[in-house]
Amino acid sequence: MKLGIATVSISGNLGEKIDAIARAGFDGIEIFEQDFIADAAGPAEVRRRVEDAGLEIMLFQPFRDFEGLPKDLRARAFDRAEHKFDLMEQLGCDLVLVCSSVHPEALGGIDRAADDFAELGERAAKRGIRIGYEALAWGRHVNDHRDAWEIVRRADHPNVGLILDSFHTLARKIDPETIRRIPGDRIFFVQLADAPLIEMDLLYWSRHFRNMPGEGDLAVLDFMSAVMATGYTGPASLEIFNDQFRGGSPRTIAADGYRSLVALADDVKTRAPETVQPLPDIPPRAKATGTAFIEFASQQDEADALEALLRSLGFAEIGKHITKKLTLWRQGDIRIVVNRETTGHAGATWNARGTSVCDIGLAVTDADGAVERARKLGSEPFRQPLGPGELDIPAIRGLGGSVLHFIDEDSGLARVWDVEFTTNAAPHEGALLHSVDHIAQTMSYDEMLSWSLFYRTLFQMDRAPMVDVIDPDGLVRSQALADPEGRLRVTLNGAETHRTLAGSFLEETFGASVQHIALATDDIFATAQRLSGLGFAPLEMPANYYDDLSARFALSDELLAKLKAANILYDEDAAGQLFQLYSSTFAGGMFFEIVERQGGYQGYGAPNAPFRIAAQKRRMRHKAVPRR
Ligand SMILES: O=C(O)c1ccc(O)c(O)c1
Ligand SMILES: [Mg+2]
Repeated sequence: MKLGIATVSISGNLGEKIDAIARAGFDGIEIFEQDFIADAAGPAEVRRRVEDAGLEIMLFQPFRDFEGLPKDLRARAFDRAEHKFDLMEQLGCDLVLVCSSVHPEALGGIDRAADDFAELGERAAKRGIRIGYEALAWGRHVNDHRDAWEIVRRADHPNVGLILDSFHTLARKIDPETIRRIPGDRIFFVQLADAPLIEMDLLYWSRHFRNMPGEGDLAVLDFMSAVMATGYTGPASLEIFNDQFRGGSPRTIAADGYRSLVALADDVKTRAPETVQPLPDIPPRAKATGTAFIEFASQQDEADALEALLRSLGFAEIGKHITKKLTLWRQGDIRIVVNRETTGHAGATWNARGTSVCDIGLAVTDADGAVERARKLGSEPFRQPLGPGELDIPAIRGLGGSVLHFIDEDSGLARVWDVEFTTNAAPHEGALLHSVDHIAQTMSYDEMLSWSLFYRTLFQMDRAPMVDVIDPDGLVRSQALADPEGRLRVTLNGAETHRTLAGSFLEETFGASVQHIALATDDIFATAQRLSGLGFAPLEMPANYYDDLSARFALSDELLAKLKAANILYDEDAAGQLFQLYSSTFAGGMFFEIVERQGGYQGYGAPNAPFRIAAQKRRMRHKAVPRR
């Protein structure tokens, strides 16, 4: 299946759009008329540019307010069409999208519209052009693909076909299964867009809030599965009107679009393997079984301070790398690597961002499959020259300069610790922390969709509803992603201003992404006791917080006193309880969290976040970060 995207979906001028679209891997574009008119290059020049980029012009759009017009207006509409046919010839494009009329003088009537299209088809045929008719959700008389199809059917001309757009069908809650009764060869083109479910005017929703399939809440997979069941063999093309994307980076948006389309095509294939059209052959979504390691890039005093903090959290340095300046810290199943190399990826990360997480290792069931899938979705494989004795662990570049390694049992890569590290000491119980509960990434609000698409197209992960976190200096939006068994959990925090704790972290670290790491214990009170013996200084929570807890929850006085004494935060949901304990911030606003989940609690303590953030900000203002 050929993959396309409308130029309207990407920011920049036409040249920048074409460049970004080609780089992302698409086969072709829909030229949005405005993008062409605004450009200085004439049609022949644009055609050459598109061809030089290795793309084709799949569609010219939109041609508006054509059908159902009374006499004079009707004649003028045909003249306008001929004018566009001339242009299309020069562009080398043979398919035009006619969207259903919103003209105040347009008359209804299926047969009237069908007659108009039969005549337009006749004129188009003389020029080797095909006409595709699309029902806009807000069309004056035609706003349902079933009516558009009836018009196309009655026009009964080989050069007149239907164009389907997932937004118009799904936004009006029209059952996409109705598409299955349309013959595939009468569908000339398919446009895809998702959107978040928000109650608003259809036109406004469509022009400002569309997003990539998988980023929103519409049943785009049901829609596309129905399309493919018709035997449709044309392209799948994104048409995304989105305010944020218009202002975003052309390359990022194009890459997100490509990722989303490939993942959608793969999902269609998984659901209906008998589909006629060849769909991409890619490994299934990776199954993550946990976090294998977290690697920090750091140097000198900052690295010493980080290691002191790790020690105060109960970690032991259990090994050193055989050739590189890496120390391995361990507690339970948690492995943290401190990388003091001045070259390579860690060195570059340190130079750009200071102490920060430069690499995350994920345990997966099939490491090579995970890399292959990521590559097919447009990610770059990551490689560094291997030193003597080092294993080639499959890795990819994530977003924003991050690196993800994949480790699996089958390929023996889980042995990397024995092979590449000398052992100094046996792991010990430390503070009873046993695994990584979740990784919290901070980003600007505009980047949240990219990250959630990245994770959800690569791994089996579901989204929790977006929550608003109130920072004293602004709002941070938080979106949690987790695999069905809760073995890989990531929270994405989108900052809108640099004055929030999340925003100032981005500013201080020049866009690092991991801001905090949550470590799990099965007995937070025992952990707190051990931590206090290790000199760990927990974030202090105010008495107001505990007063309020006693009002919100039916807690015994004894439990409340224990929580307060240890600065432990508490939350409940229908399934269970959550206990949290925080470190103070270090290195530009990073921190550790300790959590105990009881009885299947699924959240992340969002109700506590405003109080935790306020406490962290108080501490940052009044105390220097303790370094030992
Ligand atoms: O918003 C519009 O006008 C518009 C134009 C062309 C399309 O294909 C579409 O889906 C919407
Ligand atoms: Mg459309």
